[in-house]
Amino acid sequence: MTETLIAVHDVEVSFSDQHLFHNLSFDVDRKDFLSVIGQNGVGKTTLIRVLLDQLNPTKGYVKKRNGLQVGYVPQFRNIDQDYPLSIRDFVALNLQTGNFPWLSKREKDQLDRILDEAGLTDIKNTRMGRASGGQKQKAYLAQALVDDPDLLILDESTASLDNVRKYELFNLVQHFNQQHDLTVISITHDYDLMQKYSNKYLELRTDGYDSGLVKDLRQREDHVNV
Ligand SMILES: Nc1ncnc2c1ncn2[C@@H]1O[C@H](COP(=O)(O)OP(=O)(O)OP(=O)(O)O)[C@@H](O)[C@H]1O
Repeated sequence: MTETLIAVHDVEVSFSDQHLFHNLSFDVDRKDFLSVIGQNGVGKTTLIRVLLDQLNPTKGYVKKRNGLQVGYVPQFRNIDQDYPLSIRDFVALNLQTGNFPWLSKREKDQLDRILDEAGLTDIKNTRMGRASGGQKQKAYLAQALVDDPDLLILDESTASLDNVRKYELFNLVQHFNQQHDLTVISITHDYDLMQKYSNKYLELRTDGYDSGLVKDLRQREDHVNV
């Protein structure tokens, strides 16, 4: 049976005279890989803020499954090359929620497992500041996933990665989506990424939105190309 993690109902956000979304409604179900696309300034970041409860919609509402845990991978931001933490310690930042400043055996196992799955074991002692762009984004991904969230939000996470690193990162996200039932929302400008990895899309436009299955979108594209 489909388990809905997030249900967005008739949402609109207004900033003085600007109205975003026009009765936006969509569901995010467990194991979905949803791509949110749209031009600059159309409201992608605002939508994420609404989903993360940082902003109340002016109209409509968002219903989330109780206790939903969310991981977040930001846009690539370069880290100062003197940044002192190793990749391992950087990924572990999301684990230090207990009463002690050190990791429990269970947390260490969790950390080793995620480093391994993200292909970071061999470079876990490399300082983040010295890692390549692709390695840094993998470390952000591993950090977001180390405490096993239900939902991952990728916020233009491949911007500034070359094609090889971009697909490497998304193949990894796809691995967690398919093997660990991770639900994914990917904010992107990249039509190829959307077509290759997601099952659903939401296209935000200044005059409203369009949403549906990527499969259907492909059929429509084929139709247009004939
Ligand atoms: N706190 C705010 N107050 C007033 N206007 C805002 C606020 N936040 C966003 N906006 C406006 O809402 C619109 C949508 O902004 P948002 O950052 O969500 O777009 P975006 O699709 O994420 O753009 P980009 O792709 O450039 O990041 C913009 O016109 C922006 O100026």
